[in-house]
Amino acid sequence: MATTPPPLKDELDIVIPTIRNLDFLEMWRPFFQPYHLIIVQDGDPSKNIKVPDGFQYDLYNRNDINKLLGPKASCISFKDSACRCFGYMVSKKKYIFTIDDDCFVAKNPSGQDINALEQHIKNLLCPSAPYFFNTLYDPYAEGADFVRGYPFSLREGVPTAVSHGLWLNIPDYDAPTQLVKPSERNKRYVDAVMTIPKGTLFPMCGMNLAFDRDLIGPAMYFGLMGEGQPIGRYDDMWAGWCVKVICDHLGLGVKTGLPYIWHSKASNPFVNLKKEYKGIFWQEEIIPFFQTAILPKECTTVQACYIELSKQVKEKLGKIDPYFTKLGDAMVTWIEAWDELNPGKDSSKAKGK
Ligand SMILES: O=c1ccn([C@@H]2O[C@H](COP(=O)(O)OP(=O)(O)O[C@H]3O[C@@H](CO)[C@H](O)[C@H]3O)[C@@H](O)[C@H]2O)c(=O)[nH]1
Ligand SMILES: [Mn+2]
Repeated sequence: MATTPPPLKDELDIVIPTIRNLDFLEMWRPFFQPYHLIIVQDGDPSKNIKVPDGFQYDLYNRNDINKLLGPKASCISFKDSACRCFGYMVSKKKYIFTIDDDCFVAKNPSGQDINALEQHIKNLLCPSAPYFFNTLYDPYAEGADFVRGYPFSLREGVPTAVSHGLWLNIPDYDAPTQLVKPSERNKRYVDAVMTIPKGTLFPMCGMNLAFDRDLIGPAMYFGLMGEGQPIGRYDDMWAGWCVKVICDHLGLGVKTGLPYIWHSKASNPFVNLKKEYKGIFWQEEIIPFFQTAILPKECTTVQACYIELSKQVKEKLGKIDPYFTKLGDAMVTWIEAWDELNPGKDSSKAKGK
């Protein structure tokens, strides 16, 4: 009897940033094996990363990144999980799922293994509803719908660009919170997927994240972090703020909630504090910048939006610290590199409302 192929089998890449052997894939094998992996090896390129047999993958280390991008490789972080965005750029697929190598299969309240990839695909393949909040959460989910009073003119929704998953066990807390609550574990399984309303930013975590590369890929730059940079662990946050402003402008949706993964390793809060320190006070100025950022209507593609945003970053955040001028330039380099590796693919002609 013919079995149905896994959804988006040939249209999705799984991107994993790593400094370790990838034994964690054994637990994901039933869900991940049919898909192509892009492994971005960070740190020492001479280290040999072991990938369990049976997976089809491409592995890129720092030498490969330098060879492929030449001087433009300067925009890809080194010694930080931010390097994962190279995998988004080099992929040829429509969809991306990215996961950390200390994230495992979680169980739902009925004790079943959660196929996180399947849920992300469901989230991405059905519309978002950013213009009016549906109090019964995802109206497109099985057994749910739009509630009374929800305007019918808005029920078609908009294309979904991002699916942001969550984590059981070790939550993605910042260092101060980790220090104050070292043994706090997330035991709460909330069975919900929500569209993040238009005009609202959110802290995007890169541990368990999927997105439509054609709709929003060029905005998924994880910034300049790690070695030689004054800040770390704001890679996914930076990308999330840029992505949400651009999704709002282009009429695209961002969802958060299911699926959950099991995050197993708490990174060192003291090391994290050092990495996050400047970000903790800079973000009090960065967030108002993104909350008030306006993109001209002429910006109809992600690339055009992103270049415009990079100009505003340099102009308005450059006065906080020269880092933001460097970051603004790196945002341009990223788009140049993206367009070089993905010629003739202007993202997001798709228009929402
Ligand atoms: O220099 C490095 C360090 C790590 N990696 C790989 O990146 C991920 C995450 O690493 P880890 O799980 O050790 O760190 P966390 O603090 O839990 O990471 C989460 O916090 C945020 C950091 O910005 C982000 O949301 C998560 O990544 C693993 O796959 C490591 O192998 C690396 O590539 N380079
Ligand atoms: Mn981790």
